[in-house]
Amino acid sequence: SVQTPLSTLSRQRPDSLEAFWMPFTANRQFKAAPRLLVRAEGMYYHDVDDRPILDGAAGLWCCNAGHARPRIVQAIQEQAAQLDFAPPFQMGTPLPFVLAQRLAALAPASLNHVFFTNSGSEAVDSAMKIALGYHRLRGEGQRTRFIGREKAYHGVGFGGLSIGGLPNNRKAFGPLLAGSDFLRHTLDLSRNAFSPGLPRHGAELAEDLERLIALHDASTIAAVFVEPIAGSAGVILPAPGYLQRLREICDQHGILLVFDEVITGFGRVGNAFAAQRFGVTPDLLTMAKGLTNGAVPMGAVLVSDAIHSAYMQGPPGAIELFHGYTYSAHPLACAAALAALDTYAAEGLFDRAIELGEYWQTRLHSLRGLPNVIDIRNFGLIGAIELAARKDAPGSRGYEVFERCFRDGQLLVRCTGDVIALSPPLIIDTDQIDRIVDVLGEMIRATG
Ligand SMILES: Cc1ncc(COP(=O)(O)O)c(CNc2cccc(C(=O)O)c2)c1O
Repeated sequence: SVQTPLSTLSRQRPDSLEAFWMPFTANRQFKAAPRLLVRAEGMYYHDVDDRPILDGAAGLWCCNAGHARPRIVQAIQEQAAQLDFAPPFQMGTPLPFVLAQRLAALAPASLNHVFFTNSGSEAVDSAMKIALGYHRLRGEGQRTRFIGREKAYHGVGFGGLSIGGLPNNRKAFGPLLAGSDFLRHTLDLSRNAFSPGLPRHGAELAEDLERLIALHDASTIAAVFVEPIAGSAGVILPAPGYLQRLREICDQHGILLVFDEVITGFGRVGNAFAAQRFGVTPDLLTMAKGLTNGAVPMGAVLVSDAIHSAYMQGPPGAIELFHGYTYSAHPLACAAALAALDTYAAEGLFDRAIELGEYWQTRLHSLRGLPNVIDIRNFGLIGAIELAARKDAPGSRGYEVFERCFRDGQLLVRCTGDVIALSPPLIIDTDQIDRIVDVLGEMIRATG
């Protein structure tokens, strides 16, 4: 039978929604009233009815340069036609070497080596394994414990779940990795509600790490994983000095510090990485999303010279790390990533979160006083409006505002529980910031 062309299939409602099991979605509710996006350009999606939808979420925190950016589109087209796939084990292609150099040049000084993966979850699991192997190589193989944080999100691999702090993501999946322990999260509405930018209070929460070291002994601890800003849990920010203190304590005890920058990387808070914005350098840094502007799946781990050189020992013919994925350093992903970095550089997008940060902050905080708004948080071009939960239906108010924004406001935002999270593409202008705030205000009022 003559197949319907892709250009048709990709623009119309599918015949059946049954077979696709959608990720992190209320499948039955969605399939009863589907929201289908069929094309995107710049700051806008277009849904299946060709309605323009302002993208207040950069897709899913990942399209930092906006959509259908010419350099990236062209790079993917050319690469697909030239070299679709090549084996990355014991064989090479030029692009990942070029890309790794570019990333090392963008990264904090000591992070000069890049391990490629296909997602943030794989980057986290890879970083965990690299950390364990590092200690083993140095004769401290008993350091097998990871320290995560309450409300943390490190993806959905068994490794990342084991150091994540979101109960819904964990409770159905058994014991996970043994031994993980957790810092308290740093969200504190009683002391920090409506703080513009970083919260004033909470740096002392870094001392939790000393308590965990006193309990477990440093000799059992491999690494501490934190998101400089916890996005998925509803945008939780560090008080000034908190990250610096974690760095100090890790240094005192030979514990690796890992920044999970899947969300904060590539200009989201200004600079290439939050590590630079906050002036704290981790030993490992995980990334994904903005790495390719969301155009092709890719993740990566930035690795310090010290960790990398600990592996580069032993017989010269030996495989130093028995870990990797079929699509590690995939040609299409590398092409997209190089074009994304070119786009970020050509348009100065790593400065935008700082240039627009004040305006963003002022406009967001103008929503204070609306019904059920109990906190507003912001840093760089990240924002969060926390709504009071309905006593009998936590999360329902947030979902309703999200749904109204899309259906009535033609605005895409993220809702995580009763928090409306915002992370627009860095190409946003002040009129579009106004539009986001105006639509949000209208829909929050309408939701009650
Ligand atoms: C800090 C962090 N670490 C790891 C991951 C996992 O990445 P992958 O999804 O590529 O495996 C993430 C992903 N972050 C993420 C993914 C999906 C939804 C949301 C949300 O906030 O609604 C956030 C993340 O934010």
